Amino acid sequence: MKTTILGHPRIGKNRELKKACEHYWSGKINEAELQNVATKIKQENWLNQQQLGIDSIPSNDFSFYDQVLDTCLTLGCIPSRFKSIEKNNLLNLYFAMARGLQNEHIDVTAMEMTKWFDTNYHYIVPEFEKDQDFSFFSKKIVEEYKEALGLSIKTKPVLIAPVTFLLLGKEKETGFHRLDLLEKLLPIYFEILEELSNLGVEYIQFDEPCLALDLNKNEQEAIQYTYKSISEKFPNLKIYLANYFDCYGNNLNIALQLPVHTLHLDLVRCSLQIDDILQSENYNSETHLSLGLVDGRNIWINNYENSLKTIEKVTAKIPKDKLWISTSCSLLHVPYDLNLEQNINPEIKQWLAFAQQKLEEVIAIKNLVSNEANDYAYLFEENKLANINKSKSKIIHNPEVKSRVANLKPEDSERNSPFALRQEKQKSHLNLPLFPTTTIGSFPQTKEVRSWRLQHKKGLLPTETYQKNIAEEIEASISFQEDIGLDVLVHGEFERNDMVEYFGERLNGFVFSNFGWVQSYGSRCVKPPILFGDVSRKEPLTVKWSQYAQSLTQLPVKGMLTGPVTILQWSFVRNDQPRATTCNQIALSIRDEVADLENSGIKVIQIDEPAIREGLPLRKNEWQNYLNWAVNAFKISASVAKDETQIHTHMCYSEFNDIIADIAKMDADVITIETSRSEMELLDAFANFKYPNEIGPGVYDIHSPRVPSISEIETLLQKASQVLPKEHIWVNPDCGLKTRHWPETKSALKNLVLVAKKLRQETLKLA
Ligand SMILES: CN1c2c(nc(N)[nH]c2=O)NC[C@@H]1CNc1ccc(C(=O)N[C@@H](CCC(=O)N[C@@H](CCC(=O)N[C@@H](CCC(=O)O)C(=O)O)C(=O)O)C(=O)O)cc1
Ligand SMILES: N[C@@H](CCS)C(=O)O
Ligand SMILES: [Zn+2]
Repeated sequence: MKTTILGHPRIGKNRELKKACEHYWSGKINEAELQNVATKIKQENWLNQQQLGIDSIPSNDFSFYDQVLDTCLTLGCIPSRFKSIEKNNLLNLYFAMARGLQNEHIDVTAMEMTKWFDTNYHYIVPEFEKDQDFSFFSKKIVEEYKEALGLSIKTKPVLIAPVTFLLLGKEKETGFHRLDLLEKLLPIYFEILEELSNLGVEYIQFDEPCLALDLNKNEQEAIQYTYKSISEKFPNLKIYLANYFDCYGNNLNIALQLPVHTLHLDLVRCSLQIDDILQSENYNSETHLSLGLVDGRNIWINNYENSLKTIEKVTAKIPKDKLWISTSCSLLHVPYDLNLEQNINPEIKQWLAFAQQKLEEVIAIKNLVSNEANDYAYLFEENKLANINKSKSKIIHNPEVKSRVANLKPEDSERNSPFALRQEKQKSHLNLPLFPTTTIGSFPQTKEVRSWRLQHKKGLLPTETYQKNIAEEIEASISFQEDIGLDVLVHGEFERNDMVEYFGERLNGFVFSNFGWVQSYGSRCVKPPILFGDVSRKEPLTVKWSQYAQSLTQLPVKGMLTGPVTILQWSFVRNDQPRATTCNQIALSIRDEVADLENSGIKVIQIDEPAIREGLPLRKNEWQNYLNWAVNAFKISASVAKDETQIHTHMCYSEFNDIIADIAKMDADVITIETSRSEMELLDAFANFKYPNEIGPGVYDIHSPRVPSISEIETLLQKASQVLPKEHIWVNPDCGLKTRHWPETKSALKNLVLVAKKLRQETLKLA
């Protein structure tokens, strides 16, 4: 029995890569210095795994920004707008593709970014043209293999597999399907494999998570064709095929017959598939199985008793030497090391495992199975005790919360009046112009703002000074918004570390790490709250700062809340009750906050739900059940509002086509969405559905430092006006502006307001 993992966190134990990348982008360090940081992280990861005794250690799981973008560079899949940068510097080309580039010589937009399956990780979307060419362009995979070899570690290179790579991308012109490109793409994979084989690579991990989706016949055939072609050309290369995040589902029989060395199973998300496999006549007894028993998506300790039972069941049919013990997916989605945490309640800490502990769990499971002398029995007992403690712990359960959820009634999820009536009342209550302008909530979280919070947290900045500083930021932001002529203002979220963490910190049922960072996109990280128990609100969460901001202006200031589904989705959630129940508990806390905001004079309240789409199960037959409880949880939070109070929601990085009916059921008065990177393509869903309520399609990409021109914004708004009723359109950026700096934010928002004013005038002239 061998051990492996599918990938390691790569941002650095202390987020060294994040800091180095940001310093490189701002010109504070050079490429060699950035490369040094990367080398150190990779080496630490490899050596740590080697020391722990992991048998097959992955390489090419490191990335400066994103593994799909890496694959684009590996395969020479570079959109033509970046070609002029290509020759100068590979790293700068790479970052330009990720972030866009604007200087006196060049102005190119970034590639699109979207959610990686059902995670809070974002990948860069490959762009394909009809006559797309590929080449073995970046040699990163080879270089990393050699780098590890230099440490005497023979790694298992990880590569996103051809079909998943194509399916993750997007056609940039009509007249072809991206899978048509497979014939052109495969020869490049052959070149890569040739070079790796020549270096003595034994195993290669092909990441093929599209196998967790409902694939059609064409897609399945593409998979069959791919592995047949590869195995014919490279009969001696051992392919470790990694599917994760769900079962193989309707792809199982195909997967079982693929000519691969190992099939990896995510036994956390799909524990039952092992039974199907053991009973299947399609299982080829030569195929090795990788048992993904250790959860790569959540931070609870493994249950060794259950894991050993599974292994026992498998070894009754399959010899041990054909088995791997592994993590369910890459450890990219969990923080580095629980040992860094000094402030977590020890009762809770004994239930937790971060990446380092998960590596130890993989080894422990192998030892428990393989060591006949039973030297590791103490690990088993320790683990059993911790799991028993957890199931019985008093700090988890609150009968009052449970009974409030149990007593929810259908009317608790409905506003008083239908939208048309509310819209009338809100019109006179708010008196907004045509094409009203707003922003999504956050303004730049400058170094100063973050350092005040840090100093305050460390006790080095008194609370009064911290609050005075925040109040001044709010004053400046309100006066800036008034000056440029925005219509619905925001306070700016300066007091918040993160839109989920901030709420979790103020609710019962959550606990926090200090160093539990997980990569969200590029250099941006989040520290997901750990939701371990019943959730309730101790006191108002946001009223003070919203009320303060409103006191500074006659214009409406939006109350700004994170919705229940998003808090659930972006936390590490307890696994001892259905997610729907946990979500309703959060929804009731947010509902109380809506009522308090309204009572304090706030007329517009935004309940952000950017994660609603990402929470969709990967398999379609489970969608409706999820959508029913998720939409209902949002409605529980929102529907306490009076008709006059305008409820906004916001979503970003989502495809809406297939869930538009359920988004409409949320019945928010206004929805703001991210649409600019896709050039308003995402708006089609709303237009085709004839979405009944108001919509703010994002008119500029907030993840790129470039300032959108007036004409760019105008073009996008013209596009929106062609498909939506003008009276329903709001003008806003794609998402919050916390990652931006003030100069570009100011220029961009000024342009945005100018365009809205221009469109208003033109519409009036026409009328
Ligand atoms: C909207 N998005 C979000 C997602 N998930 C969330 N949980 N939150 C989101 O906002 N998913 C989808 C998108 C992803 N987008 C983003 C956008 C921006 C960030 C981001 O800016 N992350 C920050 C960390 C934010 C934070 O928690 N800051 C804290 C701590 C600050 C810190 O790092 N302190 C340093 C010391 C700093 C110093 O100056 O010395 C330290 O502790 O070492 C705070 O502000 O208090 C990031 O920097 O990556 C994430 C996702
Ligand atoms: N209100 C949040 C939403 C982000 S999705 C923000 O503006 O940052
Ligand atoms: Zn957003």
